[in-house]
Amino acid sequence: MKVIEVKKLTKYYGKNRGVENLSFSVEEGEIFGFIGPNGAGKSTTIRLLLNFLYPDSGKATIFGKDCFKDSSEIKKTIGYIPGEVNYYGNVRVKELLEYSMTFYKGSKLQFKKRMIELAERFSLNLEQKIDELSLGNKKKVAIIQSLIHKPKLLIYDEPTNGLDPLIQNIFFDLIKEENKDGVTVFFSSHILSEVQKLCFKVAVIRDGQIVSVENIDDLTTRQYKKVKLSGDVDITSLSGVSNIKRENNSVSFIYSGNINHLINFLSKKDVKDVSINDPSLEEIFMKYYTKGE
Ligand SMILES: Nc1ncnc2c1ncn2[C@@H]1O[C@H](COP(=O)(O)OP(=O)(O)OP(=O)(O)O)[C@@H](O)[C@H]1O
Repeated sequence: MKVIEVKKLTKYYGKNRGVENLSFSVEEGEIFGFIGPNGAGKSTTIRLLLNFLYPDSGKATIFGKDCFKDSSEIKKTIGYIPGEVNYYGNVRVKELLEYSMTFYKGSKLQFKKRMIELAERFSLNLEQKIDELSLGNKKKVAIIQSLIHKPKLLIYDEPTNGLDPLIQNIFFDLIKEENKDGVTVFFSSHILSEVQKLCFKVAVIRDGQIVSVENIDDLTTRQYKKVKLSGDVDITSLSGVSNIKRENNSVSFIYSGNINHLINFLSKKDVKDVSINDPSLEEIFMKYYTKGE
């Protein structure tokens, strides 16, 4: 079942392109990574999904419901963390979270229990005033707020910004637990290593359009290899090569293709040393971030 479905969505801000003819879908139970360079259209996509913006044309549905007509109904079943977290500051964390509970149907006792559990897990003091919180601690409030009502879909816009590595790990464990319980996750990020750690699938958006959708496992273990060679080896006639880097008497590159072809090619060359490893997502996707490629 498709949890999110976007078809030919276009949004211009005056003359500025937000997204253009954007299409993709997210299946139930996926942790779907959404990456792309600055200004690619990630936040615009999320704001459209949440009906904070109205599109010029195209369609978007969540759980089969229209994002622009049925948004209030949709919002009851999702959890959201915005890229920038801004709260009214003159209230305690507990008061803010208890207020946000009133938007959802369900047992308030259960919601409060979950609030206390999550606050303990993130070492967040519920009695503290919002104004007194650091950026990271405000982000923790947003994480708890997004999960308190047990939503079926999480939409996260760069959620780890401001979190220290320990808290990031706690957060990732939590997302994985939620996902095991059937929750679908739409995860926008700039940090490719975290997308690689967490997501099953990744879509790359560039200039307002999706340029690639891939399964992470296929990408990093099957389709691409990072090769480093020592010796005087001319690789110009080898196809499927990108990201070539030369250093002294060695060359490294990303190889995409049949591994037997690579081994066959190398067997005919004067190779002094070779290493073949799985590349990082960053190494694979760097081409989408580099202008002009
Ligand atoms: N309020 C606005 N007014 C005019 N143009 C805007 C506005 N918001 C976004 N844009 C433009 O829309 C395009 C997409 O922006 P968006 O914020 O969606 O990108 P993004 O992928 O989230 O970027 P980043 O990674 O920097 O957060 C950019 O060219 C941006 O300049």
